[in-house]
Amino acid sequence: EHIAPSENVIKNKENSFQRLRKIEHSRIYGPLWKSKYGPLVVVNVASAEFIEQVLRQEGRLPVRTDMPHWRSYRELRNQAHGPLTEMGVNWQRIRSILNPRMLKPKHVSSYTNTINDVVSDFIHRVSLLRETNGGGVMVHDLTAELYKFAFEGICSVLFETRMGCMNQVVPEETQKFIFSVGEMFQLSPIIVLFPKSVWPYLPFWKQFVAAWDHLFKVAEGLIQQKMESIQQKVHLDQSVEGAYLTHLLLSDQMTVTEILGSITELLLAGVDTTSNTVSWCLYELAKQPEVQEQLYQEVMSVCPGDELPNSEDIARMPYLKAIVRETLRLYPVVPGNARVSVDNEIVVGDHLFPKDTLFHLCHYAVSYDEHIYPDAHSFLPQRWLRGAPEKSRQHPFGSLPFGFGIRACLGRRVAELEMYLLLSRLMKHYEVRPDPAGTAVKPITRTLLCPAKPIDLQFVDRPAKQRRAVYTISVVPYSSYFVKTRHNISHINHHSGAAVPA
Ligand code: HEM
Repeated sequence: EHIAPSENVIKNKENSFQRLRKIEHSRIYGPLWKSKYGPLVVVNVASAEFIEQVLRQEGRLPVRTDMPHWRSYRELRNQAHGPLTEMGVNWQRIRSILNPRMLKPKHVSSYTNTINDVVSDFIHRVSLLRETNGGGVMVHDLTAELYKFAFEGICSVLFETRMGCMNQVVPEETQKFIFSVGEMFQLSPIIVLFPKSVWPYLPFWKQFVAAWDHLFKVAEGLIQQKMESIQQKVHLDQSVEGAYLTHLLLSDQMTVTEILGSITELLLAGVDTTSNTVSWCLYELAKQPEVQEQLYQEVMSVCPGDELPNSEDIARMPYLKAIVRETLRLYPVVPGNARVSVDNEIVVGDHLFPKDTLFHLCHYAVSYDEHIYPDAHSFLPQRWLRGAPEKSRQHPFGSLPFGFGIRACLGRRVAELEMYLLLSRLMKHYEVRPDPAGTAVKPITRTLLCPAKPIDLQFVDRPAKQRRAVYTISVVPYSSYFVKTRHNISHINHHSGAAVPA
């Protein structure tokens, strides 16, 4: 046994399908306990201090887990690993190639127009769905619709190609891709329960392989299409310009097989995450009309009329960012994350863990720690506003929705841009209300944190005349910030909430 015996560290057989029980477990066992999951021995870490300790001791080449099932597929099919599954110096090399155009603000903001086009299609889609299937007001299973938005959004950034996901009839390949991602995520935790030697004999291993085959096939088709269009342009002596994939293909830093490995993983990582987060955000906004009204006021003050927001406008929407941040605290789409101590022993509290210990960082449990987030079960975006008293008390490792350090999320900036552009536009067009006949929707873990049942919401048109410049914000507690509109600068008084045009 790896673990140093201690009173705090209790052996516990645990079913990881019930990861949401981590809160319960941390209450019973304290912030550090050991559990067994199939062949894996896991050290669970459920306090902000201990999570910080683990993450600060990781080496130059952090490893999340060795992901044996995901890696085995690639070995079976001779495919390359992408940033999610690669390890060691090759992981570092891949990240150094992929990072700049995913994380540098100037590159990310260049995707604004592309994403705004996708947002426009989503707005139309909402109105169509309401008319055709929602009695003029309801959108059923919002997450499924947002999934198509997120898939279209990430494809438009990576491939500069529109997939037609928001057309009335979704292309068959796309629909199958969506299905395959779901299947792969659902089968993953079952497969790792078994030792690797028996995988080839498991019926769901075959399904798992078939799901991955399809994911790679779709990505390959898209890459092939782009290569052909580049070749055609070169042939015609036309200049070749483009964003993400074009840049990768032209830069010669990766082979086409490596590009395929990475693009497949980017598609996979970038769809369920963003769509689930936006679903939860709209679900909460529908429950909280005052928060929604404040957000509407902020959006309209920065970006009045029918103007489309751009990344500079978004920079002037602190309340929008606080709302998304609070959504990610209450519903961390990656509820638990892993780390393996490959380089060194790791000290946590008064325990020394040897090399190769597998840590499970219980982010979901810590996000609900009342000491860090008072009234932790309530949706309170103001706790993220600059100047809020709660903010100064917050532990920086209390909520880490995008992870931490050099292995943190590669798509964070793109995901944020997508979410901000979508939410701000939706607010301009619609008031979102709960389904009057609906009941509470709870989160469930299917590798990612998903709604346990469909989220149905009403989308009520904002009268066109209402979409005018607004210079008042009713109450934005604790925030004394400046809202620079395109035409004006308003100082928002944080006591009265009134905005005073400068
Ligand atoms: C709301 C949206 C998203 C959330 C909450 C999220 C969250 C995360 C988290 C928690 C990790 C693990 C970080 C760690 O181990 O420290 C991660 C990794 C990753 N994410 Fe995201 N993600 C989101 C969207 C995206 C998007 C849109 C993309 C693709 C463009 C993406 C690509 C990746 C990749 C490739 C990794 C693996 C990075 C590595 O291991 O080097 N994510 N994400």
